[in-house]
Amino acid sequence: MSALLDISHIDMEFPTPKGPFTALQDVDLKIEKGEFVSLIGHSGCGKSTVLNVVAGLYQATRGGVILNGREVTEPGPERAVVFQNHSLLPWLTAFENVELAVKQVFGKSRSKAQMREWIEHNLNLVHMGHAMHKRPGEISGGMKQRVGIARALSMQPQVLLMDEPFGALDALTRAHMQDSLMEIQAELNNTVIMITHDVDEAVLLSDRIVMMTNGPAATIGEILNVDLARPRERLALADDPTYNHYRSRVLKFLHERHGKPDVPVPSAKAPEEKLQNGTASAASETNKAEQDSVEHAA
Ligand SMILES: Nc1ncnc2c1ncn2[C@@H]1O[C@H](COP(=O)(O)OP(=O)(O)OP(=O)(O)O)[C@@H](O)[C@H]1O
Repeated sequence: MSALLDISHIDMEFPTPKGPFTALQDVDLKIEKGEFVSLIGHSGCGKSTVLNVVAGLYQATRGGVILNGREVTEPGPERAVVFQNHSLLPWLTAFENVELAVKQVFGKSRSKAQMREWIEHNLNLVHMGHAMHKRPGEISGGMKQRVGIARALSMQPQVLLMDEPFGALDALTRAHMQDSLMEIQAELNNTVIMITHDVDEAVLLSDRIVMMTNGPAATIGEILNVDLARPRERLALADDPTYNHYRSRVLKFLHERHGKPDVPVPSAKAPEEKLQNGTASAASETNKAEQDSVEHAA
């Protein structure tokens, strides 16, 4: 069976005043329907570039992206994007922001009443039913991000693309959002690619973690299969050796194999503390990690 999404040997070169800059080289990744895949790597390595190529915002210099047997050449509603800074229209209510997307996708096939019901359903899914008639200026950052996710989900995309969706949120809100996303994922079985800098977030949410090497000419260094049963519960996982093995693998990759020497290394905290905060990014921890669940990129 062929993968739902085939990111096939993509190179990305940007023209710059000093000549072409090779951001990506031979990024090759197949994603199955219903998979949750995280992209992690140092700042500037090319994660957003990969996502933008899949979104159809950039055209790869070499290679290409096939979704459900069709080549991606431009943006489309079957690939909904959620950005770090919620991109809601400030003069529209939460309901109206979602309505825009719903009309774009279902305007011709569903009645007004069906669309209203669908918009409400998606806002309820992200626990925003109570504030659906508020404008972005009247709700918190976390609530705005929920509306952005509701808008993306309401398009019933084949792939949900998330570029650090929780990066701008405080630790507690971020943890709530991660839990909500896992609940939604359990219900809808979306195919998701999420960029994150947060190692705990990656392990908690993902089926696979794609670790990218530093640029220029960044590529996939390793892919970690996260074989933890779902539903996943953050506090229980804090003491789970398998969970800690996975997070050590990612930290090891970021710090030992592909870390930039000038990246400051945060002090190590206890895993539970990081989990409760929902915010452990690359820390200085290393561990005796086995190789079994790691695929090395060819
Ligand atoms: N339009 C562009 N023109 C020239 N260079 C670009 C362009 N877009 C990205 N780049 C370069 O490509 C590299 C990868 O950028 P990208 O934004 O994909 O990295 P990232 O891993 O998402 O970074 P971060 O984690 O900081 O968001 C960087 O060196 C960046 O400067």
